[in-house]
Amino acid sequence: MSTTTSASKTAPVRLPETTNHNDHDDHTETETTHAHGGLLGKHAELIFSLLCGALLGIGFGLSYLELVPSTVSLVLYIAAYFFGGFYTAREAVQTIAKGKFEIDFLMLVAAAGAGILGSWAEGALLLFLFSLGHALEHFAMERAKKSIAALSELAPRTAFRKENGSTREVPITDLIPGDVIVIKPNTKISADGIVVKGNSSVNQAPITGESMPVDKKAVDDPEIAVDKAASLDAAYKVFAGTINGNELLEVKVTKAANDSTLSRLIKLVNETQSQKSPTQLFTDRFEKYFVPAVILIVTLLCFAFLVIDEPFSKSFYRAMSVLVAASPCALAISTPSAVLSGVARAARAGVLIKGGGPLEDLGALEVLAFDKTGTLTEGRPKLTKIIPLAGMTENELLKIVVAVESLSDHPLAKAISKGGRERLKNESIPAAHDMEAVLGKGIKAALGADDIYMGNMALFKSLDHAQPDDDIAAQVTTSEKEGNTTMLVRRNQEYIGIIAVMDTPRAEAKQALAELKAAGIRRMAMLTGDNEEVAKAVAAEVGVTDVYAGLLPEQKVAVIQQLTKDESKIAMVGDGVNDAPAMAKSTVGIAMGAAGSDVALETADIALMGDKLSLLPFAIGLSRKARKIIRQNLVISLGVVAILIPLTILGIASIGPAVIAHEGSTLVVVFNALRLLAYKWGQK
Ligand SMILES: Nc1ncnc2c1ncn2[C@@H]1O[C@H](COP(=O)(O)OP(=O)(O)OP(=O)(O)O)[C@@H](O)[C@H]1O
Ligand SMILES: [Zn+2]
Repeated sequence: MSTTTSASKTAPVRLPETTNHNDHDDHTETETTHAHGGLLGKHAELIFSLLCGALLGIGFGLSYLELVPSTVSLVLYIAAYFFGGFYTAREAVQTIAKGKFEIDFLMLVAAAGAGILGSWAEGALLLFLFSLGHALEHFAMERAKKSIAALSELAPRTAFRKENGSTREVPITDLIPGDVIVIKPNTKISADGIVVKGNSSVNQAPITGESMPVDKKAVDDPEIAVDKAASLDAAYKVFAGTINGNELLEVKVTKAANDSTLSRLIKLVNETQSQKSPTQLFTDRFEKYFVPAVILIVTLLCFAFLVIDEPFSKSFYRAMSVLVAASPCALAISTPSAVLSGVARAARAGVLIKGGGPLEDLGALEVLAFDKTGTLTEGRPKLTKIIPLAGMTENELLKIVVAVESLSDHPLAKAISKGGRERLKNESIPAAHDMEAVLGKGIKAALGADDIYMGNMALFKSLDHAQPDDDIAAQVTTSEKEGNTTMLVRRNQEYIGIIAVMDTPRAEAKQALAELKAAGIRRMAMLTGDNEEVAKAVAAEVGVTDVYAGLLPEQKVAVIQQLTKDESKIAMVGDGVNDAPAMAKSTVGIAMGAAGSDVALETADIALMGDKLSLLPFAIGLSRKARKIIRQNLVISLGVVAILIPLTILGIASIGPAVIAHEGSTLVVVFNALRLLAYKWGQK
């Protein structure tokens, strides 16, 4: 059906149920479609509500001035009922189908009751106020959702694929890893991939929040295998949804459309909306007891005319007023609206928060733990020392080292083999094999008939024979004191060299940690597998308070458990590669999610997409603001209910004021939550 298709392109619009229509109600069906997606667009709900108000006003005016017979007013009121009750009835049908009775249903009962008792004008007023409140509420929530939905509109729908020398436009869903696509200047990139031709600067803001364009260049070998992407430098990779600069690029697709970083991001953000925060769990539990209690009271009040001297209609009205007053609508929406706005605001800055849980927790904690390599430091260490021993030459040593480290994906290994190759120029490097990583200690491999070991002192202490002599140990200690991550190389039983590398702290680390301290973060711990001397040097430079060095991955987990016990809530910030277990054990796991790092996106509760530590103070500030708004919302929604219930029971407030207070508090709560969308770092 064409109207439905056109509606589905404007994503945020709620579509009518098209699955269960029968032939005989074709008329209503067309009408629904028009009302929502077609003629009146997404404002249909508001327009219907205003129509209801207008009809009610005219009807009331005419009958008040006694200009027309009362049947005319009656017809106008009934029409007002239709427009005011249309969406309420539809929502009531949907919730009842799910086995739940909500306020929509109660409103209809009240309005129907009013009609039966002949108070049409009052019933129409009820429906008008109720539908107006809800239309505004939906409108406000839509604004928050739109910030998120905008993400999914980032990806282009087609791509220009190279096929036997020419290019053809294909839907992105047809792309498979290995395809080469052409990205025209100043257009959106349609898939995750490796640049194989051209260089350009790319605006990655849609994914990372970083507005400065990033330079991208082609890899040396255009035949590069797709699965090499994970180990490539970011300068060679592009992401779906980012925007190409002024040059033409050719990109080898590495991920299918529904698997791209962008689409996973969208999936995660959408999941967010179904994950409940601690406050939400509390309000849910509260409602579980509150709603049945209200129903009981209301039923009793319906029969109040039996006890006190009043007509049934009065008792019934009083009961309906209590129903409206006691419906916890504002309470139900108070937290979800804040979570939605907070998550949307964060996403726009390049911080992915997976749900209300982490959003609320982050603002409550005063202790942060950081991984060192790749989090506080660049994670791209440079070769600083090559000390051959046992009569080796520097080149002989380097060849062995590069041969062995080429087999490993560890950031240290990559740095060493890169630096080594640069020094060796074009000399050929032998092939090592049978590599074994010794977690947190080093690496072992075979080269020809020799066994090569490379790693820290702990590695060699764990081997029971041929410990390094005092002279070698002293050289290692000196190098470490200078801040070098230092490794020994052993061939069979003989120590043949010392290799050292140094990593530089991230440029923004010092500033970010200072801001965190100013924001009241008491303890900042550094957890690292590196040796203590190096750890202390980095800690002093960036402003970390507690240093835990020489840790194996499982010891990192133990430290986190200890800190969690001492502090009750703690966040662990890591690069998501080998810190995943520690991140999982902390209250909030935060990943430096260099766009595209799978582990970061999936294991962490929060990912800093731009890889920027400077987003951390922002995220904490936003989270605190969200907590504050949630608290305010709870007070407003519970407060209004608490005041209104006695007033309606005693008959002081009738149904009109009850509806106004009810809908008013719901709107106040939602608009209060929307303030989060405009949050700026530094705001209280
Ligand atoms: N491939 C390797 N080659 C040589 N030494 C290694 C290798 N892998 C690990 N090591 C040694 O083990 C130590 C600990 O490694 P681990 O991976 O646990 O932590 P890291 O990457 O140095 O630091 P962080 O824990 O901060 O991420 C390293 O500092 C290094 O001395
Ligand atoms: Zn409501």
